[in-house]
Amino acid sequence: MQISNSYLQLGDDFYLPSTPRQPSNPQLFLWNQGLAESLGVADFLAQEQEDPAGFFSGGRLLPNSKPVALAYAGHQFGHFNPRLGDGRAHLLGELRGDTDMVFDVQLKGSGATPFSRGGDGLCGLGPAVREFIMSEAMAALGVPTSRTLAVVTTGDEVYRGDAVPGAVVCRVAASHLRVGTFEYFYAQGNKDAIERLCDYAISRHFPELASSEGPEKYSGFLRAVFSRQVELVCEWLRVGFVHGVMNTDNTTISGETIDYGPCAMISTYNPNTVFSSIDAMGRYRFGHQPSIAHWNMARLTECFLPLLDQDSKQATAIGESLLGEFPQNFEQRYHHMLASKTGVRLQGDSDKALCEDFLQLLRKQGLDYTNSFDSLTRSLIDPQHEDRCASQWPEWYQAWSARIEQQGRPREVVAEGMRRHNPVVIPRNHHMEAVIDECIKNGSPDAAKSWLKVLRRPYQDLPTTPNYQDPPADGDRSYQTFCGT
Ligand SMILES: Nc1ncnc2c1ncn2[C@@H]1O[C@H](COP(=O)(O)OP(=O)(O)OP(=O)(O)O)[C@@H](O)[C@H]1O
Ligand SMILES: [Mg+2]
Repeated sequence: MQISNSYLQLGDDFYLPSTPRQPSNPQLFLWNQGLAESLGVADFLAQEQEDPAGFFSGGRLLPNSKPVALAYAGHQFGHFNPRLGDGRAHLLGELRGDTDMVFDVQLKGSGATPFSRGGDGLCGLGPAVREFIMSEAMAALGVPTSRTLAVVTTGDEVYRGDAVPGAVVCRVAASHLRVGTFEYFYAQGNKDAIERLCDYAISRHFPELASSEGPEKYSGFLRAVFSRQVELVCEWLRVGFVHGVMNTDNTTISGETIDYGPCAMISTYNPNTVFSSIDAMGRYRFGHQPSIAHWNMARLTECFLPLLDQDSKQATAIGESLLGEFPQNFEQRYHHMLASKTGVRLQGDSDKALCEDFLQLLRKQGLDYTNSFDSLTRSLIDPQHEDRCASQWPEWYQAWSARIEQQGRPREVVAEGMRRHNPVVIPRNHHMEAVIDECIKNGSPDAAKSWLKVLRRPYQDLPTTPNYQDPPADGDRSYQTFCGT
């Protein structure tokens, strides 16, 4: 295990040195052994006979770590803030994983930094447990995401209305480059920094662009970032994830999900679903996420206008044309995803319509998204589910069965294919709240660990899976999530 600090070479405009806060009594709460092994952290700890709690709470520094808080700006709910930055996070450095990819290792909740703007720099145990469970569930679902290596309780209290136990999350991500990182320099008119940042992003995420130059490099870069966002949002829609705070400072260049603050899962299918208490206008509602990703990509494109062409009119035309590809690319990828969930091969518009009709039925009947697709998948190989689906959706199910038959693949094969896109279990909101409450009340991670066993196999029926499949009694109508906790 060798920590590197490549980000620091970008120059001191990009970050501010900041030392994590000393916790009074760091205790390991949750630990991701698989991730620790893949990063060489497990071997390091075994060799040194060290406990992870000190290193992953900020109490002690890993060898060669030079902690910094990263500078970034961001559009929050549409309004630009030129200076946000890591107000409660410390980048410890980078580690090379067993697949040779390089990952950032960052602490969150590790104390105030020069970017804290009056905030306390801390994190409560509840949100830390949420970040661990959600990110690990998303990774197991196959959704691009930052990971969580550890949650360490600090032994200190954090004030969030009441006193709550404090914790530090250790996050591992392909990088922490955000759209807001580019916006930070664009707002300062620092074209040179944007060029350097772009080269750095290419070296970490898009090495295939390394040999391109000039405007071609920049349009290639934008296309590559757009494509990752298209993929990411399609994956969110596939599993029913609502990010909740898709500000440009929470939008990564790598295309990974980051910041599990006010996120939630839909139960009843409704594109207008919004859970975040501060999202009064529903800007970040479930079905609006593709448009917001597009809007965020427009903010990124703006930062590149001076680099796309010297003539500003020409540059705007190039930017608009690149952005114009986004909705079409999204539609195409989305229909493909929906068809995979529905088991249909897309051979024409009538296949698209068949898949969309199913969503309309779920909406009209107020049905659970995950369980309905699960039942549809099972109906191909289980007569009980077949009867249930046939009576729930008489006309549609007949049309669908006929189409599946017509497309000529054996039912078992179609069911297997659908299963890869339809989880049997997701991190449902009511279970999340119950598990977090239990962890805090008992001062024990056991409830989280039992749930994680199931969430790490979201496409399989384990003996304890049924404990977590029930939709919320009220369809989550009164469920609310909160930011900045
Ligand atoms: N308790 C806090 N103290 C200081 N700064 C904070 C605190 N909570 C949030 N911030 C800062 O406010 C901004 C927006 O917060 P947001 O909730 O999006 O991020 P976050 O959850 O802290 O971190 P990340 O995006 O890295 O997951 C960020 O600059 C963040 O560092
Ligand atoms: Mg954030």
